[in-house]
Amino acid sequence: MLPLDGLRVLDISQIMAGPYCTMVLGDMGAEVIKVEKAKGGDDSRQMGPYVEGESMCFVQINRNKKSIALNLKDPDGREIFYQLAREADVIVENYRPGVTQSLKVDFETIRGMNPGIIYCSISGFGQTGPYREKGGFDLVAQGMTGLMSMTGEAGKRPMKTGIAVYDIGAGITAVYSILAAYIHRQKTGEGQHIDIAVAECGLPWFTWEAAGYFGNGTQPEATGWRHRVSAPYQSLRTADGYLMLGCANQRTWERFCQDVVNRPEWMEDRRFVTNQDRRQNVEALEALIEEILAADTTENWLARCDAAGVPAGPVNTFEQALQDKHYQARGMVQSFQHPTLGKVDTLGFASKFSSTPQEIRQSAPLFAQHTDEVLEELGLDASRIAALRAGGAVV
Ligand SMILES: CC(C)(COP(=O)(O)OP(=O)(O)OC[C@H]1O[C@@H](n2cnc3c(N)ncnc32)[C@H](O)[C@@H]1OP(=O)(O)O)[C@@H](O)C(=O)NCCC(=O)NCCSC(=O)C(=O)O
Repeated sequence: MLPLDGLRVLDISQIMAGPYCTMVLGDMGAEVIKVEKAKGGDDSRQMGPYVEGESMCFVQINRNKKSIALNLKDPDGREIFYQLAREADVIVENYRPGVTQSLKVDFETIRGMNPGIIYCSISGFGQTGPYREKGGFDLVAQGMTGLMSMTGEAGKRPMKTGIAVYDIGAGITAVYSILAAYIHRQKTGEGQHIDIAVAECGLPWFTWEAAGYFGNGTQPEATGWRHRVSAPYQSLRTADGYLMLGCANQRTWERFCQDVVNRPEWMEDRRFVTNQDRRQNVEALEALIEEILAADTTENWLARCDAAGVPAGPVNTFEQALQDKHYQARGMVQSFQHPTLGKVDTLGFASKFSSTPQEIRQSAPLFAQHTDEVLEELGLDASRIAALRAGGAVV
């Protein structure tokens, strides 16, 4: 039993933002049928690295889905889509605005045949507004929303983040929006269209930055390894690497002074009494702390921070993170059996349910792996499926 058992999702999304959303819905129990383009499938199937001809990018964000391939420009292919759409609770797409209309699978068309449909469109800039026609990729959004002006070091070349935060953010925004719309539909029977823009979904996350900007007009600059609001809340050099130190409130700062570095006098030092004092004098503070941290290894400083109840951590590589005993114990690396690749390792679930734990029930599919199965469930017999295939409506 999973929380979204019985929720039927029709997924005509591609690459990352939409597929991430439908994967999370699938992890929570939804039945996800991914409708791939008859020609080449999801664009991410063309993104390496490849192992035995399979795109690892595709494999990592399409577990818990079935794949069918339909040519939606073909009336027969579209008719199959309509049959699936009549039975679906949710449709997710992330084409440019206008594409679903030209394919005749847009919200208004589907609502005409299924009034309860929850139809989620993710696009670069949204369904309205002056930029609606523009295609959108994560990096465009990182530049446009100001994020790149805050990442990296002040005065240096603007930096992007290490992962596609806006694509994934759009996917997660889609997940919670779809679930809210589903609850609304359970109460009223009413479906709706959800419009999410990759270039917009991250703007509401700039909370501390809005605090400064709307509060007193402060323009949020890049702060590099330091924090905009708190200090010492940053990376610090040790004898053999770096320590992430999280003294983001007064108690943790005091514990750090007394129990980690044995400098209780810093608590009375006029430069460092309050968080604001410390933030204003962060360069001096950093120099003093790093002088002390240079005497020992990250591991030993971490042990002292842990013993004192001061939040701290290492600066890991991705491999070190995945091999960390804590993430291992929390199931953050999972695996599934792929039809041609065998055992595939993949990332775990970000939430743990006590009664209905998430699970991988289905491997990331091969291209069009489930076309026959899904069409048979719609009541089509083998000769009809063969005819559709011969006519190019399905693969
Ligand atoms: C990602 C895109 C820029 C890619 O743009 P394009 O390559 O120009 O594709 P479009 O979406 O505009 O159009 C898709 C075309 O495929 C056709 N199409 C789609 N599905 C089908 C099927 N099943 N059958 C037949 N034809 C199909 C559709 O009619 C369009 O063709 P024609 O009608 O003939 O034109 C855009 O899709 C987009 O802005 N998406 C929303 C934002 C988003 O998700 N971005 C994240 C991407 S990942 C990312 O940023 C990252 O990884 O980093």
